[in-house]
Amino acid sequence: MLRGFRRHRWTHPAARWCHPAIPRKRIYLRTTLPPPTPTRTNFLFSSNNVHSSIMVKAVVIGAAGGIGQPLSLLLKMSPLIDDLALYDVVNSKGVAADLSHIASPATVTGHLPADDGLKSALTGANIVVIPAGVPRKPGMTRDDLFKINAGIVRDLATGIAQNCPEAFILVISNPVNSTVPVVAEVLKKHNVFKPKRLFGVTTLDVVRASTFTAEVTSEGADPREFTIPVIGGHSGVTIIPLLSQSKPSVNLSQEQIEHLTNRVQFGGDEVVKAKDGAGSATLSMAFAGYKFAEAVLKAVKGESGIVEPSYVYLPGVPGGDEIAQSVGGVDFFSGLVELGADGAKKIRPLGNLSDYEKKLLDAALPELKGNIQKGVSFVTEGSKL
Ligand SMILES: NC(=O)c1ccc[n+]([C@@H]2O[C@H](COP(=O)([O-])OP(=O)(O)OC[C@H]3O[C@@H](n4cnc5c(N)ncnc54)[C@H](O)[C@@H]3O)[C@@H](O)[C@H]2O)c1
Ligand SMILES: O=C(O)C[C@H](O)C(=O)O
Repeated sequence: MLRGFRRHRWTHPAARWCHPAIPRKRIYLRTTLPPPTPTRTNFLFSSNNVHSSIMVKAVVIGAAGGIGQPLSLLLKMSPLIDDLALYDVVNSKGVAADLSHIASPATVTGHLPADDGLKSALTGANIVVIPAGVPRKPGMTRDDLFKINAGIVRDLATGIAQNCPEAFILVISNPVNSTVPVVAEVLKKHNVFKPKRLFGVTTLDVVRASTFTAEVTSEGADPREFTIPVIGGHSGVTIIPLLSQSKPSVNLSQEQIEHLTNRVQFGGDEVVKAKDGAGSATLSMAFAGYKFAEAVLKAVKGESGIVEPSYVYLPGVPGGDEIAQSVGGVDFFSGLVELGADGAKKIRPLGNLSDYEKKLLDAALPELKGNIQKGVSFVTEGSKL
């Protein structure tokens, strides 16, 4: 039975981060039904309804692409999102029309470059997820994508700086090790850089680590039961799974550890090869991208204790200086990030690494430093490509 109506209100202090320009026309029905009980804490679409009065506008840029479409579907189904704006240089209106028929509360709008579509999509955004740009083909490294994707990401970051500088920004476009520094430098240029709100999405590595570990440990194990930190960056040897810190702990031979590490580091290549020229991981990435966006939004809405690995700007996140010191002074690094109402609340120390993991870290740092420098100079010295 319906007992009343409520509109979302601007009463809770945590609602300040929401942009008042979002149209708020819809009326929400309050029913006597209790919220569904999630079966696991990391189950997608679960919400403990803490601070659920906060309105959220989410934007997907590159929404018509291989990742963009399934990611937009997951966001449309999420109880954490009220407005979903889809931007792409092609077909975003079609994807929006299609998704808008789904019986879930979020409104969906499609935006193209014509008619200032980037501005209309971004205005009032609280969270912007960016899977725009070209994917790899067999034989390519992620770094080979820099030539095209750095310029795309730079222009999109400019749009964000101008239209929604307070938004949480989740960068999926590769090479993540360099595109995140590109975004940071653009935001710095516009004096709107908020390091706690900028994330390189490395969740697919985390998802792979638990999936592959479950496969080798015991038959029928549920991958969701494994939490394995993956640190460093998001390409080949810069991806460092910390199997020694697996929860629950796993008893692996050195041969198994090396096999698993290699599979997590080069899991992307597995998919690129299997797709044989038709792109890279899209569906697993949409899952991972949603998982991370959901974690950010749950933390913003008041849920505590949420920790996810993510690639962040160390000097701007509490705990980052300590990590930077222990990893030779890099500015960007993926570590275990505690999420809060303002984004990255803290980055946790790396903890005890095994001798093998220390070697992985040593091998990762030169490449990571080069990738970061490439992204920074692309903006500070101008594109010389
Ligand atoms: N971070 C990760 O773990 C991860 C995982 C998988 C893929 N990726 C990366 O994500 C990116 C997208 O992959 P995909 O498979 O979805 O590619 P895709 O080609 O299927 O989709 C990309 C979309 O971006 C759009 N686009 C291009 N330029 C744009 C612009 N200026 N503004 C808005 N949209 C624009 C395209 O029109 C296309 O719809 C690639 O760079 C890929 O390497 C990252
Ligand atoms: O491998 C790629 O190019 C895409 C992505 O980064 C992945 O890890 O699957």
